[in-house]
Amino acid sequence: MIEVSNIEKSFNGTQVLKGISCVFETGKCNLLLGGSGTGKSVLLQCIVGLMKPDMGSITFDGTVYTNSKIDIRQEIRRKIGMLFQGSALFDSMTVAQNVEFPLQMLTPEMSVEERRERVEFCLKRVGLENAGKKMPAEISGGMKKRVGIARAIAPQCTYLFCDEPNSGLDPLTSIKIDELIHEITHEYGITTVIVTHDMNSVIEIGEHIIFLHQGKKLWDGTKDEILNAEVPELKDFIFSSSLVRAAKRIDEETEGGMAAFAEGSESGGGI
Ligand SMILES: Nc1ncnc2c1ncn2[C@@H]1O[C@H](COP(=O)(O)OP(=O)(O)OP(=O)(O)O)[C@@H](O)[C@H]1O
Repeated sequence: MIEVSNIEKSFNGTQVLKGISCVFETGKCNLLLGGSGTGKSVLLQCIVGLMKPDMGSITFDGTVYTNSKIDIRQEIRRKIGMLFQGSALFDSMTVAQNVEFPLQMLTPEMSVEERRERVEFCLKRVGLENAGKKMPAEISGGMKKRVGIARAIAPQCTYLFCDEPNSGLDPLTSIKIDELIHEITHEYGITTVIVTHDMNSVIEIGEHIIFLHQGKKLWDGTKDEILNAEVPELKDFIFSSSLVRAAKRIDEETEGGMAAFAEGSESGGGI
């Protein structure tokens, strides 16, 4: 479990995180949801240590991360896997070399053979067992996300952070990536945090949702609870989605659209 307590962050006198406290639950897909500029990415960067908060504390499974000694921070950092927006693969490396990279950095004690086996395992897990020799330029956006996921889990992470994993993907590919992240979260019992403004992801994998608005946490709950949330800013956000508006219209006409929303949707096809 990751506990965030009273995090504040300002840039040039403008406060973008205004005392955020929340919990990211273990073995679940935790969604950081909100509109553009609400502070989701800044909060994510504070949590993973890429940015220093001005105030507040962050605890990973009981160990305080903020302002801890460097060796404690490094130990936690080794357990963090990160899927960056746009995948952030190294263009000059093959797919397999990209996945191997964090192993070389974080687990130098592994032998070449162990690293090769781990890379093969991770690529197979994300459905890319035959793509190891390809270059990033030769694969699709959805495949790049899969490589990014394989790279994030390669060092056996305990915490997985995904910054807008669906950005730039078509709806079907987005669903497949959401499903993969959900499966991996449950399979390995890791704590996953996903930054998103995508209501489709809420429908698919929103086990625990934290809604941010103008640098504050206004609500948290499950996808089943979100439709009944009595928070005007959250309602505005949800019903700005054309998908949810359509489900609401069907619901009013047939008494069933919103139930389908809460249950999630069936998906198919490949990437
Ligand atoms: N390094 C920085 N320096 C100055 N301002 C920043 C910096 N990083 C973020 N901000 C500002 O902080 C605010 C929140 O940005 P953030 O990227 O966290 O929003 P977001 O909720 O992730 O939005 P989006 O969904 O559009 O990515 C914005 O006003 C942004 O301009």
